[in-house]
Amino acid sequence: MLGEILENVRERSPLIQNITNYVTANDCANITLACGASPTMSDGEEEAEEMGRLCDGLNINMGTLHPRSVKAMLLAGKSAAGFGRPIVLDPVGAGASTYRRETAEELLREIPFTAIRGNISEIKTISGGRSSSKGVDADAADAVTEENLEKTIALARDFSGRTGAVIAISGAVDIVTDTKNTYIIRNGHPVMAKITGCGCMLSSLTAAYLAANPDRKLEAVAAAVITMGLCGEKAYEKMAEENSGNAGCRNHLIDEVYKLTGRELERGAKYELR
Ligand SMILES: Nc1ncnc2c1ncn2[C@@H]1O[C@H](COP(=O)(O)OP(=O)(O)O)[C@@H](O)[C@H]1O
Ligand SMILES: Cc1ncsc1CCOP(=O)(O)O
Ligand SMILES: [Mg+2]
Repeated sequence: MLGEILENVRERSPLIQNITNYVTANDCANITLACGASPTMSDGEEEAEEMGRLCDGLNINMGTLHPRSVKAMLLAGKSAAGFGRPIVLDPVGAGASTYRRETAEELLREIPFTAIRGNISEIKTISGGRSSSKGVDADAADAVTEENLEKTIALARDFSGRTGAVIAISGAVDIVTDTKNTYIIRNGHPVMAKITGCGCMLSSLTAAYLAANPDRKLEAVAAAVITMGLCGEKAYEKMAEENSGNAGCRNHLIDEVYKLTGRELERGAKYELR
């Protein structure tokens, strides 16, 4: 039951270490607290190994990459893997520069990720070596449509087979898959593409849900994606009621995660499981 996944996060309150970007770090910390987990946000290489051991789950986000943070990612990732912690990769803007693409390749070689969550352009780039994007956003030409849905699922499944990770492709339609089963999720609202950090926050949630549900990896990632989409829908309703803009919506989004119950998650989930 997907609701149980969220309830386990609240009950177990896992510690989630985020090596992330300076744009959305605060939102990632707040959404981690909102779902019931505990965040740390530190990117110093001096403490990366210890943090990898201390945490219950690790989230590696490439949003504002530099050589020092990459060192910390590698140290923390290897340490967390050694202690069996789930590790999430958010390959932000992987197709935007050679440095990002090569770093993603290095991280994938060195760290056994439990889940990889990105927008369609990012996942296409790191799964096929192709390089395109609109910076940190998905390229509109890559959008997942009803016409290319099957092909996109096949790409994600193949990538899951090669990495051993659950693959989550986010967007208007979200795909969450391992090599056997696939969730096609239709929660969410277009306004979410106007709030920087929706993807980053989703990756932090994903690490928290995995850490509290280590034996239910696919369901944990799907529940995190549904949480984000459903809370985005609820936040949009609040934003429309008060006639606010994207900043107000961002605050409502975090509040809605804080208030969400397992039962509401199940009632509001819009997905097909194959
Ligand atoms: N057009 C859309 N319709 C519904 N939900 C969306 C849309 N665009 C993004 N989302 C949601 O926003 C969140 C972040 O996804 P996305 O924008 O793809 O990530 P990123 O910010 O990393 O590019 C996900 O929960 C996704 O479902
Ligand atoms: C705008 C920006 N630039 C570097 S990281 C970042 C945030 C990206 O966040 P998200 O991928 O969640 O929209
Ligand atoms: Mg992103």
